[in-house]
Amino acid sequence: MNGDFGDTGEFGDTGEFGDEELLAPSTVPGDTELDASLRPRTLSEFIGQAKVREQLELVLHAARNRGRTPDHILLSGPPGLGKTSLAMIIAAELGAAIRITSGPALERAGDLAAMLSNLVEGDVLFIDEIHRIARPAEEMLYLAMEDFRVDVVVGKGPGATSIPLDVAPFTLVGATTRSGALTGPLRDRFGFTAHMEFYESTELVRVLRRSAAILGIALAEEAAAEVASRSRGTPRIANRLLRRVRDYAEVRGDGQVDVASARAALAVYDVDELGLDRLDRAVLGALVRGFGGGPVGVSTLAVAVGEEPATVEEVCEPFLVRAGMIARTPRGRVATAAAWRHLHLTPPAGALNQTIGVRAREETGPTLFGDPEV
Ligand SMILES: Nc1ncnc2c1ncn2[C@@H]1O[C@H](COP(=O)(O)OP(=O)(O)OP(=O)(O)O)[C@@H](O)[C@H]1O
Repeated sequence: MNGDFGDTGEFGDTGEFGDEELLAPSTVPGDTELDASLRPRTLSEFIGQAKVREQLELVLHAARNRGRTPDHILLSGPPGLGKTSLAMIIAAELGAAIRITSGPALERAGDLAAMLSNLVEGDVLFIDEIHRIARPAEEMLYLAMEDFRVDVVVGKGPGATSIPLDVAPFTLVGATTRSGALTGPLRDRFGFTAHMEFYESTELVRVLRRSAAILGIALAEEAAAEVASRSRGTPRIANRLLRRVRDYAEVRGDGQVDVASARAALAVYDVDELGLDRLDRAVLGALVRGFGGGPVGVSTLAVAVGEEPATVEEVCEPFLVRAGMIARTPRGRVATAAAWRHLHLTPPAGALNQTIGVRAREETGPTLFGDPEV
C-alpha cells in the first residue's frame, strides 16, 4: 500500500450527485454538529483501533510521568475514522488546550508563525490535512518541532532580516489521509505515527449503540448490525446512516428502529447490503455489462455512467477496490468475480477471485498487479 487514502478535500466535494453524500467518508453539510455531539471524549470512550489506543496510552502515560510534552504525533488513515476525535482526546488526556488549524489554511509562513507564537507551554497544536501545508510554512515547522523556535523573516530582498523567536514547548498532532504525500523531513520529525484502520462491523455496532444512546434513539441490536454492515468500515458514515434510519422510523413507524425499518430506510436511500450506492452499482454495471468485466480505462467507464472521471476515480473506486469488487490493473479496471455475483450474474471462467472484506483488501493491498495509480 502506498498509504494514500484520497484527499479529504477532494472526497468532500460530492455535492453534485445528491444521495451519494450519504456515503461520503469526509464531512458533508449537516455533519459538523453531529460530529461534535457524538465525539468520544476519552481514550476509553474511543471504540476500536485497539493497537493505536494501546500505543497512544503508553506515549501519553510516559510523557505525563516525566512531566514533559510527548513526541509529536502523526495520525494517518482514511477520512471519517476518528483522527480529529483522537487529536482532541490526546489534548484532554494531557490536560492541555488544543489549537486547531489545517494544512490548506497555512498558506504563508506568517500564518503559522502567528499560531506558534500564541501557544502556551504544553498546548496541543492540531494540523488537519497536514500533507497540504505550503512549503514555506512546512520549513518553519521543522525548526519549531525540533528546537521550539522559529525564524521570522522581516522585510524583503537584501534588507530582509531574520528574527529568532522562542516557541513554548508544544505537541504537534498532524492528521493525514495521504501519508505518502508527506515529505521525508516532515515525517521524520514525528516521534510516533498512528495508523488508523477501517472498523470491523462489530466495532461499528458499538459506535452506533453509543450514538443512539446519546441521541435518544431506540435502536434494536439487529438494526445496529444492519446499519454497521453498510457503513463502509467508517464511523462517520455509520452515524450519518443512523440519522436517516431514525427519520424513517419516526415518519413511517413508531420511532423505534428495528431491523425491518432500518432495511426499508436504507432501501429508500439506495444503500445496498454491502454499502454500495446507486453510482457504485452503475459503475459496476457498466464494467460488467458494458465491457464484459474489463479491462477498461476509467475515463471510458466514467462516460458510460455519465459522470466525471474524477468522481468515479476518487469517490466510487476506493471503496469498490477495498470491497474486492474492482481491481486496478495496468490495462485498466477489471471486475472481480464478486462484482459479477453482486449484480446477480454468473462470473465468466477466469474472472478474478478476490476476497470481499475490508481486512482482506488491506492485507492484499489495493491492486493485483502493478502500479495502483494506473
Ligand atoms: N472510535 C470512535 N468511537 C466512536 N465514534 C467515533 C469513533 N471514531 C469516529 N467516531 C465518530 O465519527 C465521526 C467522525 O470522526 P472524526 O471527525 O474524528 O474523523 P476524522 O478521521 O477526523 O475525519 P476527517 O479526517 O474526515 O475529518 C465523529 O462524529 C465521531 O463521533
